[in-house]
Amino acid sequence: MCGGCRNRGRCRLGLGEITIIGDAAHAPVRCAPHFQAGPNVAHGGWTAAMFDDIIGRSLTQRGLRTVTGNLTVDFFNPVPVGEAMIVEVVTESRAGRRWTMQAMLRLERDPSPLARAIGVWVERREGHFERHEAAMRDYRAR
Ligand SMILES: CCCCCCCCCC(=O)SCCNC(=O)CCNC(=O)[C@H](O)C(C)(C)COP(=O)(O)OP(=O)(O)OC[C@H]1O[C@@H](n2cnc3c(N)ncnc32)[C@H](O)[C@@H]1OP(=O)(O)O
Repeated sequence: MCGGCRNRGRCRLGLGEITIIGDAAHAPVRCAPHFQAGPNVAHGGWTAAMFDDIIGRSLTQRGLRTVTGNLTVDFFNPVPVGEAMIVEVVTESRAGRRWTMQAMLRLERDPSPLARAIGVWVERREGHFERHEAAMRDYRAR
């Protein structure tokens, strides 16, 4: 679970446990009603955040310490609110610290993709978050 939900013990995005199979992964997801945009349709930001979290956590579960470098989402069809869906993640390639990942969102019982994400995750250098904290301390002291 991400840092925002860990203490609550519940993923507010509605994302389930990730299963890793080799360099691929899948997870059950369900868009919560508070992320509705159009009638019974998920906000595009939910879909992007869901992909970001699932792909990032799938890498974490594989023992990799990464951050999202970039993320592009193609929206093929409206994403329903409250419906059981599946995200499937594959590793496209790796070059040095860069991991190119792709993921698909679909309904639980239908193989047609609703949305696709492609992006690059970069393995963090040691002290990544400490450097960020120090930079923010400097900024606030200005
Ligand atoms: C346990 C809980 C787990 C929860 C997971 C939740 C998932 C959520 C994931 C996120 O949302 S992370 C938050 C959003 N992302 C960020 O905050 C990242 C902000 N960016 C950075 O901190 C730095 O730009 C970054 C660490 C990505 C790179 O800085 P570095 O100084 O470490 O690396 P450098 O600039 O030397 O680049 C290393 C390689 O990555 C490549 N790279 C850097 N930035 C990139 C980028 N933005 N897109 C694609 N590639 C990138 C760069 O070209 C280079 O490739 P090569 O090695 O092939 O030359």
